Amino acid sequence: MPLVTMRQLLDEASKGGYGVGAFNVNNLEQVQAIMMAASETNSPVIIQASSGARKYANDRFLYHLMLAATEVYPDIPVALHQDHGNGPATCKSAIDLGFTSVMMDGSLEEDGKTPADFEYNVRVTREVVEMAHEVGVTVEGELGTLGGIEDGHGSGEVSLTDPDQAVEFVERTGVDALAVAIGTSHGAYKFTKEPDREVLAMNIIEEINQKLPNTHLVMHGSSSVPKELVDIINEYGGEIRPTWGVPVHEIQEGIKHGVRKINVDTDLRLAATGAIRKAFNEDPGAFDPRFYLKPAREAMKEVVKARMEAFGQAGHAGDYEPLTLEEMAERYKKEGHQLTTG
Ligand SMILES: O=C(CO)COP(=O)(O)O
Ligand SMILES: O=C[C@H](O)COP(=O)(O)O
Ligand SMILES: [Zn+2]
Ligand SMILES: [Zn+2]
Repeated sequence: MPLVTMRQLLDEASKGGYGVGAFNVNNLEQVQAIMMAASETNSPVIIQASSGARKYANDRFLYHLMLAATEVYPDIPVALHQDHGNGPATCKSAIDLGFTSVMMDGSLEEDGKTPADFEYNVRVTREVVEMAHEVGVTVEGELGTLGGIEDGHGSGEVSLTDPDQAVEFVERTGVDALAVAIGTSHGAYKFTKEPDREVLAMNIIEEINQKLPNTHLVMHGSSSVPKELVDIINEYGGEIRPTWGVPVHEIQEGIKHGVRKINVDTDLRLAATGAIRKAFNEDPGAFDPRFYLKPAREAMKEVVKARMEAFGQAGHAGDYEPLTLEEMAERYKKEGHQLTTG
């Protein structure tokens, strides 16, 4: 099966009432781990590459790894997504390369750090929607900035997504999916204790979903940072401070309210690091990379499988035939940017 568009994958998730994990990759073992997990659970899946990943691996390597994934696992629908595109040029280069979905993150300026104003965000996101939908590619936008209420992450300014502004943003840009800021942040250090409703604003998701029932919502910074994985790292010489991530049951609550894409990167990093530390601890004389990359791949696969089961995507790989990019482009042309969600 060729790469599918994220729009179709998320429309199907919406019909089925489940969420789809979007896992970040930088190398072969991560792509393999995710595909093995998808195959073992019969799950459709989103694989995403950040600009940093594209630079690290050279994006042609990543793209061809993804094509290999579709050849080796012909029954698994896979969308290839640009994570946190920092400007229209980055999104365009991803589209030209063959990505079937892009995120234009106009919540931040092109430096990827400075919070941007609303009009800038609308302008760059709209530009990407025009160019992407023309060729059938899906677009995710972001409104509000990631970062904790607890720690004033990033610039120190906390800006959770305003539901009314989200309606205006979606109407003016035509995005397929919207990343919302509800108090999560990237990385391992999200919360200093189990998050309650004071720091994880799940109510915003419910409100946005009521106002925008046809827009797929995206949760970034959604690693759960399981204590078992942190403990393995620390047991074998690592130094990860006590920390909490986003509990899986909160994500499941989000899925009941329109969350269709759940971004997970850190949990795979933790799993791989723990497995590698453990392997070296058990045989300090080993030096064949396969000796430590194989358990790392296995540990990542287990985390991904657990998320696929929990998000509900497991079992849904065979539900539909993929639409081509041309067919999707045709739909946007006929129906306008805002497609109805089946
Ligand atoms: O949001 C993410 C990628 O865009 C990943 O979030 P985590 O750091 O919580 O895994
Ligand atoms: O956006 C955050 C993802 O975890 C990707 O991280 P990265 O930019 O270090 O590749
Ligand atoms: Zn962002
Ligand atoms: Zn993110």
